[in-house]
Amino acid sequence: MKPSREGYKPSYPAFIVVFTPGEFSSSLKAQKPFTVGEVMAPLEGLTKAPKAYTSVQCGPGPNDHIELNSDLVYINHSCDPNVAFDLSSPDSSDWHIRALKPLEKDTTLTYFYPSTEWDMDQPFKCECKSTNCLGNIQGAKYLSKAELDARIWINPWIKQLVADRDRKAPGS
Ligand SMILES: C[S@@+](CC[C@H](N)C(=O)[O-])C[C@H]1O[C@@H](n2cnc3c(N)ncnc32)[C@H](O)[C@@H]1O
Repeated sequence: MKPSREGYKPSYPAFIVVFTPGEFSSSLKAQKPFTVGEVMAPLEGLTKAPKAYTSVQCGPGPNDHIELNSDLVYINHSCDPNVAFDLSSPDSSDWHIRALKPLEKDTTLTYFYPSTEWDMDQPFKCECKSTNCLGNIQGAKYLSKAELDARIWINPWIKQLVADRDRKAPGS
């Protein structure tokens, strides 16, 4: 579920949704600056949910998906992201988003979807326009270890799933 434009009330004072015509064209902007490594927001109000284009994977299993139930669902993917979704702690109250770069006010927030997602419900042709854009984004399952290692932050279950895949089918 996504917060809608009608009666919109920001979930976090530090962020604002930019509603844009088109089903998947909206985005989330910072309302204040952040420093590198700063925790920008805790992930609160999460619910377990089936995999969907709005869900975030939180572990290696088929049922390890949560809905954010907040404006954070509007953070788009970039192959050169400025935000990390860190769900690495065994204690879910420590899960958070963190700045990967210095962020000015009004910066559009992005994260690298394969840093959480193994095999995505809704693949798409990436429009991030970064120099290291990977093209089709379908999840980490479809990327090489080198492509994942080139990113600043990847959650531990994705690293483990890649290691398991490459051990079973070396060189493929
Ligand atoms: C959770 S939504 C993110 C918010 C979305 N932009 C919206 O307005 O609902 C994920 C979807 O946004 C779109 N999206 C996110 N990042 C994108 C990107 N870099 N290039 C193209 N589409 C993107 C895709 O349709 C994707 O399935």
